[in-house]
Amino acid sequence: MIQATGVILAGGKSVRMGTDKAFLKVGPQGMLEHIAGEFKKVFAEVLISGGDPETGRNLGLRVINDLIEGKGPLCGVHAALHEAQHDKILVVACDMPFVTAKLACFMMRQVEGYDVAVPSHGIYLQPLFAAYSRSCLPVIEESLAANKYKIDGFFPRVRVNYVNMENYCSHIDIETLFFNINTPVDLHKAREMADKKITN
Ligand SMILES: Nc1nc2c(ncn2[C@@H]2O[C@H](COP(=O)(O)OP(=O)(O)OP(=O)(O)O)[C@@H](O)[C@H]2O)c(=O)[nH]1
Ligand SMILES: [Mg+2]
Repeated sequence: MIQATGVILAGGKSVRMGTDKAFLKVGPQGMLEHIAGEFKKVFAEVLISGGDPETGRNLGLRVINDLIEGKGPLCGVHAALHEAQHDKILVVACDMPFVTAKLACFMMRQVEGYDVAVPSHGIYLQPLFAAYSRSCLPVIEESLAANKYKIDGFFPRVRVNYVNMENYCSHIDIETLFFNINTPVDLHKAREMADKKITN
């Protein structure tokens, strides 16, 4: 077990999807349930940040509320850094159905000696599948106090390990690994990707 906290972000309004994304199925399980299962395998503690408290009860996980509500994922990270039993957390969005426990463990190793470890590939960063240390809290609080809610807005002010994923996996895998579902079209695409993965 990694002595760290896995945090599944499940707040927000799912406006683009029109229905709570956490419960949508890609494969046999709802996305939140699937990630919870992966994280329980490796993290000493798993929390759900935001969303329906009933969900957490059903999965046997604690649901924590945002301390600042309705302002997006950075507030989920903020609340999780407050509430986690451990100094380091791995944050994942509940709408990323293809992330794995193995990748989470890899990212936790990358945050040693840093405040943040974030996957990077090409021009992209994946701050919604990244490791954060409690040392980020004061800087995040300053951002929130200044009404700056962009998730990676505080990165220039802390020690960030930008982890080049092209060294870790192939280009195609990267696109699948970090695929996130925002719209009904994305959901359809993800289900096709999942079918392909099974038949491959
Ligand atoms: N704790 C917490 N999580 C959030 C919040 N807003 C979004 N999230 C989560 O952050 C992840 C990324 O969210 P998005 O896909 O950008 O947005 P969303 O709010 O779910 O959907 P839209 O309303 O369509 O933008 C998802 O796992 C959401 O559940 C928030 O205010 N608090
Ligand atoms: Mg999203």
